[in-house]
Amino acid sequence: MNDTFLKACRGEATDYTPIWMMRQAGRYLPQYREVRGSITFLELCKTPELCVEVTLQPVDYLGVDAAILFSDILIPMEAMGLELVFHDGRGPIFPQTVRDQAAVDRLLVPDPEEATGFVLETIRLLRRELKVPLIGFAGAPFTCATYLIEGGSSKAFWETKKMMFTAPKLFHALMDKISRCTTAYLLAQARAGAHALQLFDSWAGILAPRDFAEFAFPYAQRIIAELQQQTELPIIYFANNGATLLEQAAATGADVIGIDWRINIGEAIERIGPRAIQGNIDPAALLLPEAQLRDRIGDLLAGARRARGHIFNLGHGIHQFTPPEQARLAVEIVHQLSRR
Ligand SMILES: Cc1c2[nH]c(c1CCC(=O)O)Cc1[nH]c(c(CCC(=O)O)c1C)Cc1[nH]c(c(CCC(=O)O)c1C)Cc1[nH]c(c(C)c1CCC(=O)O)C2
Repeated sequence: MNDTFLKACRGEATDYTPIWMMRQAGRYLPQYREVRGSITFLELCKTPELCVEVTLQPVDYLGVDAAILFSDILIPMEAMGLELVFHDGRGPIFPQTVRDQAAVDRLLVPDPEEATGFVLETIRLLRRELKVPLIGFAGAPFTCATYLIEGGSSKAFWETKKMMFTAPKLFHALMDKISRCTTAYLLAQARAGAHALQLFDSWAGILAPRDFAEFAFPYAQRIIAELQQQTELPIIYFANNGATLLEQAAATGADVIGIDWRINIGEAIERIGPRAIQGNIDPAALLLPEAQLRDRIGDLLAGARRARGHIFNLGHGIHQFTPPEQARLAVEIVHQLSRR
């Protein structure tokens, strides 16, 4: 087993800098589109054998140092009793939004094995095949809450902020319920065999620092603390667009802090202190010609020299129209340039 990724998460010395890419399984890969061709996204998510196949695709093709479970952050939200639909090209939709106390009360706190057994089965199957560590994941409560309140993706997050500012008790009740589900869900992934766990806070960056502190931070921190009490797995916390929130991200207690590309990694390292860091090349920079890509990766590796553990990654998910061979080239360059 290649444990370079796990060593970096723990801040131990490694022979080279490990790399994986957020959303590394997906539509930019023709082999993914082929599997996905005949079924819907949700059917794919609920068929463990196929989830195993698409989880392994980028590991085999790109040569990355970690696998990430193929699923979606909204799967455990559906398991709370909400209808979830994915329309091609339009993203996820929750037709029944959660905007009042009755809707919050109706949400279930399900047993992960009963409600999301297909996810745990995928992890068990993957454990037998993988030669690199497996990352399990969930959405952070704030990011999940935005989908339930807005009923899907959003630009202004008006309904979410309206609830925060006009019905804070209701908002906290929703966050509390999502958090309880998320802790149970991630613990189940740990028990099924995940080697590390990542919390994706994709929309944290829409909040003012003080609102993040009041409405989002306590829940991420609590989940991380509970996981650390009950498992030994490294926990990664990634707040997208979170340069203004770095100190708070570090205060969640996560073992690894993920950063997006809008901040220099050296500055981020200064601000989070002695803990591992993950990131942070602009996903679009994968389009650069080889010499410039090499240059940029070299700069990033140099900037991360003082990190107590660096896991190379993109600053957000890989874009759907990325040429796969460019992603593969980036992995090769990271391995080459960082080898000691
Ligand atoms: C916000 C969010 C979601 N899902 C996720 C996030 C957090 C990360 C981020 O900020 O990007 C996380 C996620 N979604 C998916 C994974 C799989 C594992 C991996 O990283 O390779 C992971 C880790 C598969 C997916 N999740 C989705 C796809 C595309 C579905 C398809 O095949 O049509 C995949 C491969 C769909 C999805 N799922 C979500 C949206 C908004 C969409 C539609 C937009 C899009 O199509 O990219 C919600």
